[in-house]
Formats: sequence, C-alpha cells, structure tokens
Amino acid sequence: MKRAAIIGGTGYGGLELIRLLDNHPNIQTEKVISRSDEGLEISARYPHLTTIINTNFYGLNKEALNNIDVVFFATPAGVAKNIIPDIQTPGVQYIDLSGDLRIDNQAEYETWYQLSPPDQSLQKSAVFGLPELYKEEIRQAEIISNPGCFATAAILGLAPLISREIIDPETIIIDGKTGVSGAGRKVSLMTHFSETNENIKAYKAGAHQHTPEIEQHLTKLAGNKIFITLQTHLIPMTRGIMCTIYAKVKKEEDVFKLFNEFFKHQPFVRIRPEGNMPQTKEVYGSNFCDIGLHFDKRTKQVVIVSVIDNLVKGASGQALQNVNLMNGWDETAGLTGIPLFP
Ligand SMILES: NC(=O)C1=CN([C@@H]2O[C@H](COP(=O)(O)OP(=O)(O)OC[C@H]3O[C@@H](n4cnc5c(N)ncnc54)[C@H](OP(=O)(O)O)[C@@H]3O)[C@@H](O)[C@H]2O)C=CC1
Ligand SMILES: CC(=O)N[C@@H](CCC(=O)OP(=O)(O)O)C(=O)O
Repeated sequence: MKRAAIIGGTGYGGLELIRLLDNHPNIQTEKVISRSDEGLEISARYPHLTTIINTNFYGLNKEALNNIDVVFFATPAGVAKNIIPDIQTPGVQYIDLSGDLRIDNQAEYETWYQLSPPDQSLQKSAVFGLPELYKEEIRQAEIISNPGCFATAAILGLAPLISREIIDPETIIIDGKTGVSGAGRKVSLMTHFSETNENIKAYKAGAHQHTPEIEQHLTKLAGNKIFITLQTHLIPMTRGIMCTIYAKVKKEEDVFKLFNEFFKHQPFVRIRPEGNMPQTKEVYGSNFCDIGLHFDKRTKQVVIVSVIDNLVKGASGQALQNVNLMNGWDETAGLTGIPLFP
C-alpha cells in the first residue's frame, strides 16, 4: 500500500480525495493536513467520516510528510509552488490541484494569477495531468500539475477538432457554467446562498485564469497560437460543470466518428449519439467527461457540450487517475463508481 498525505484536507478537493482514496486498492490516506484544524479529530470536523476516518488532522510541517509516498496539494494557488522546493524528496510523487504549475510562461502566470511565478525549473519538471492528451508523460512524471476544472471540460471538448483542423480557432467561444463547490469551502459573497439561489451570474469576464491554460494546450495541438473566448457563470447547484462550446467548421467531417476515434482508448470520456446532449447529473460523483455534439449544416457551426463533476474529473478524481498512471496501476482504479443519478 502506498501512503498518501493530503495538504488542504479541510477543503472540498481534500475531502473528495479522502472519499476516493477510501475505495482504492493500492493507496491509502495516511495523513490529512490542515493549518486551521491541526490536532482536531477529522470526524469531529466532518461527521460524515465517522467510523471511516479515525485519525486527527496533522499540522503543516516537514515531519508530517515523513514516510509518505504521494503528496496531494489541495490548496489555493500560491502554496504548492513555495512548498515543493523545500520538501521534495526523490521517489515521492507530488500532485498539485492548484494552478501554480500549469502555465509555461511566467509573465502569463503573473498576469492571470496575480502572484509571483513559480521557479521555472520546478514548473518545467511538472507534467500537465490531462491523461487523455499526455498519458505517456504522466507515466514518467514525479510532479503533476492537475488541470483546472473548466480547462478539463473545454480542452476535451475541443481537442479532436483542433488536432484535425476541423474548426476555425478564431471562432471558438466557450460558455462555462459551474456549481458553487467550484469556489471551494471558504466563505465568500460570491457563493452566499441568498445571492446564488434562484440566480445566475457571469463572472471573471476576460479574466478567468483557465483561459491561458486552455490556450496553451490547444496551441500545442494545433501547432500555432490559439486564443479563445471563455465566459464562466455561477449557477445554483452544488457540483457540476458544463462547457457549451461554439465554433465555425472549416472542413466538414463526421464529428461523431472523429470524437469516437479520438477517445476510443480513454475510459473516462463518453461520446453521446447524435441529438443527445449530456447533463451534469449524468456524471455527478464520477470521473466521467460526457460529450455531446451538434453540427448545423446551414450555419456551419458546431456545438459541443462537455460535462464533468468539478470535484472529480475536474480535480480529485483526475488527480487519482494521474497517480494510477504514475504507478503503473489500472488507470481506473478507485474511480469506477457509477454516477449518482438522479
Ligand atoms: N473546488 C473545485 O471544484 C476545484 C478546485 N481546484 C483547485 O484545488 C485547490 C483546492 O480547492 P478547494 O478544495 O475547492 O478549496 P478550499 O477552499 O475548499 O480548500 C483549500 C484548503 O487549503 C488550505 N489552505 C488554504 N490556504 C493555505 C495555505 N496558505 N497553506 C496551506 N494550506 C492552505 C485550507 O486548509 P486549512 O486552512 O485547514 O489549512 C483549505 O482547506 C485550489 O487550488 C482550487 O483552485 C481545482 C479544480 C476544481
Ligand atoms: C465557482 C468558482 O469560483 N470556480 C472556480 C474554479 C476554478 C478552481 O477551482 O480552481 P483552479 O483555478 O485551481 O482550477 C473559478 O471559476 O475560478
């Protein structure tokens, strides 16, 4: 059994890791780390874990990471980039759920995250953990930069079309919608019940930090610089992300065949038949990304709907999928649960 430590274990990403690791045959949660709840019994903070997790939160210090094989950072941007250089030990695997190591260009990181950039050699040593595009690199990695939630749904929805030059990249519009757990557990006006319930709000117009991440990977697929338009919306539900993506087709092809072919060896991507668009509930609690497509012959517009659970494929499930690959385990280990429907 490999032993995992979760830094930021009081947050939603950390809690989701605890839930998923509990069902894993090869790795277990050894230490859950929190600055605010050090010493407290985990089930006292989270009664849903009563009789399941019988340990206390550890503080954030080097000793807490002794005899640990895999360290997950379920912490805000700005944390992992500063801690990893201090603690990095050969043979230990590090998975960062934040955006710290996702952006290749330091100036871009500074602009979009409003933080000083990570050390360049650290950033370059991290592999972007999107298994559907980078499986072989992930198998060799020691540090994983786990993708953002909107970025996961958007890149998977666009990758087949971009790599085959089916669409005009200048026409890409990504309309993203997320449930409130995407903002984490910290309290804020953004997710205040009375301002979220029966409401929908567009946020981070022209300023969403997943924009450069999506552009970076579409650019790699295309071989030339791609800019996209991304507008995110907060909607009154707990989990789930839907990216509805629009683009102009420049080369007509059977998009269903193309998507099925592109993802045929990817266990967590499911392509819907013609006319069948996925709903967030159909992936709730699971590591699936479900994709539906419509091509309008009159307008030459393709519409792609890509849904994930932000906490699973959008964060902790994808992190575990990466750990499975890094250790040569079955890619789906611990991730085979059926979505919770309804
Ligand atoms: N929620 C989501 O759907 C997704 C989240 N992510 C990313 O995953 C990461 C975790 O997100 P999420 O769990 O939602 O966030 P939360 O706000 O729910 O939790 C973050 C946790 O990090 C800890 N923390 C905060 N500041 C620091 C610090 N300076 N040093 C060490 N620990 C700190 C806190 O624990 P404590 O104070 O107890 O130490 C807290 O429990 C973030 O980077 C987020 O952007 C990525 C994709 C999707
Ligand atoms: C509702 C809400 O605020 N969602 C967050 C989701 C991003 C996230 O969780 O973090 P990363 O940037 O590390 O991927 C947002 O849109 O910024």
